[in-house]
Amino acid sequence: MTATTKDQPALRLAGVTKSFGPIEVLQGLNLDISPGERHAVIGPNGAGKSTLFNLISGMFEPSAGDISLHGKSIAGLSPHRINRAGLARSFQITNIFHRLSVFENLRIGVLARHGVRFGLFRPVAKMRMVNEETADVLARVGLASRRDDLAGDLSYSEQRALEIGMTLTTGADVILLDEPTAGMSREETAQAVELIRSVTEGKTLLMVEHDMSVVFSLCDRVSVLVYGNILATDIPKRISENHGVQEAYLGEEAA
Ligand SMILES: Nc1ncnc2c1ncn2[C@@H]1O[C@H](COP(=O)(O)OP(=O)(O)OP(=O)(O)O)[C@@H](O)[C@H]1O
Repeated sequence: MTATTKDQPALRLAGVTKSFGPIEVLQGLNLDISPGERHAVIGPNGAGKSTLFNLISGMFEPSAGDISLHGKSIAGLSPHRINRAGLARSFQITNIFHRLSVFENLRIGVLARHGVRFGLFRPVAKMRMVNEETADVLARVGLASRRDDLAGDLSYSEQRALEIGMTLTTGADVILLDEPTAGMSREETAQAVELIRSVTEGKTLLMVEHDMSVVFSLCDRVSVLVYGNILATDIPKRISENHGVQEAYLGEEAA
């Protein structure tokens, strides 16, 4: 008998390899992330973090190995199908519609989730539900007071909050965040950490994050990616004490 999806890791990498021509950028990664876990991937520039996120979210296809979501293979599926399967990714590069309002940006995701087309006539009851769900996400990411402002007029950290909100509108339970606090002040970072903690409650989070204080305060476990290999996976405290990691990465960061 096969195990039920509840017993499966939320996300599993099994021998995931990616080559660009002769260069093997990811070299057979194995990693299980449990449902509800918050997991960080850290590593020096060029280690393969973006490539890994591109594989998981369907932008690239693995050269070998498998990626599964709740026990079902998603390797090689389109980003859209992976999203429908329950995984959403927020990008390092801002991915919002600057000339739409904050509310409209969020509503696009909710509409897409419910399969409502952008036609002239929409069922009233369905639109009410869409608007209520949108308002819920708006409040959860702390942007209720900015509801009708253009997304392009938001501050940088508010735009990042909006992007996180857009991942929530899809209803995904596995969220990928790419450097969510990059470019933020210390105060903005602290707010972003609290926001991420609250909106990912009960969900599975995989994030690329360079700021170790963010990793320490938010993540259950950390994987260190160096030259396309996972050097170590452990709780943040043990990662920071790991001599191999310090030499390969943390030492370099501190230098
Ligand atoms: N489309 C591509 N074609 C060829 N090589 C690529 C491609 N994408 C990435 N690479 C190479 O793969 C390696 C890993 O790159 P990747 O961007 O995944 O690293 P990273 O850990 O995200 O780095 P950074 O922190 O600088 O964003 C690099 O050597 C990069 O040059």
